Amino acid sequence: MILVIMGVSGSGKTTVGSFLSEKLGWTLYEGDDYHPKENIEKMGKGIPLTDQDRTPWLLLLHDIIQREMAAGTNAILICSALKKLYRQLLLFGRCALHSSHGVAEGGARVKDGLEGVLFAFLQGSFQLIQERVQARRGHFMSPSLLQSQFDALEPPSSAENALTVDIQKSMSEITAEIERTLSAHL
Ligand SMILES: Nc1ncnc2c1ncn2[C@@H]1O[C@H](COP(=O)(O)OP(=O)(O)OP(=O)(O)O)[C@@H](O)[C@H]1O
Ligand SMILES: O=C(O)[C@H](O)[C@@H](O)[C@H](O)[C@H](O)CO
Repeated sequence: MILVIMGVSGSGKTTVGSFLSEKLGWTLYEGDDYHPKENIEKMGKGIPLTDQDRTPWLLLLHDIIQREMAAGTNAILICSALKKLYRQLLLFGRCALHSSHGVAEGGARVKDGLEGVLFAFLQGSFQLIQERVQARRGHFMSPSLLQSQFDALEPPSSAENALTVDIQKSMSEITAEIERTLSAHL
């Protein structure tokens, strides 16, 4: 099973992902670690990434998902995955760039999602997340980029095998909700 924790910058992906990885003993992949340095520099300067900037990065993350699924292991991937196209790139790789894409190796297609890959979307208001990122220290992402993250965001539909979690809840409620959904899928 692959759990992809998604949402805008500052929605709590790293906090939730680290907690669950520790608790469940699942390997954790931090998507930010796979950005080319040009992307990190851009974001640090407050310049939003474009589809072109994100595509090679998402394809790299797709390779990780494929590898983990082929090995049959459980893993957590932290990735903003803001647009539907990005989630399709994660699931189906380059095939997602063509209109009719097939099924990724080792997984059955469930409408727009893939059996074995659950998206957990951390949903919160601009105001709440802005407060959290402004209080956060030592992070490369410029808080000024938050509006562009919301502009790009396309919340996942249920056909994408996605769970939406309200980030006003406490960390223990959020992680318990994700765990319950995971157990139903395992
Ligand atoms: N449920 C929560 N309740 C209170 N504070 C939270 C909650 N979730 C996250 N935070 C705090 O909000 C801030 C942003 O969280 P975090 O860094 O995990 O977000 P992120 O989505 O990984 O961000 P980025 O994508 O920019 O790396 C952190 O300071 C974190 O401690
Ligand atoms: O798609 C994007 O714009 C990026 O992934 C950003 O979301 C950051 O990497 C991440 O949130 C770190 O702050």
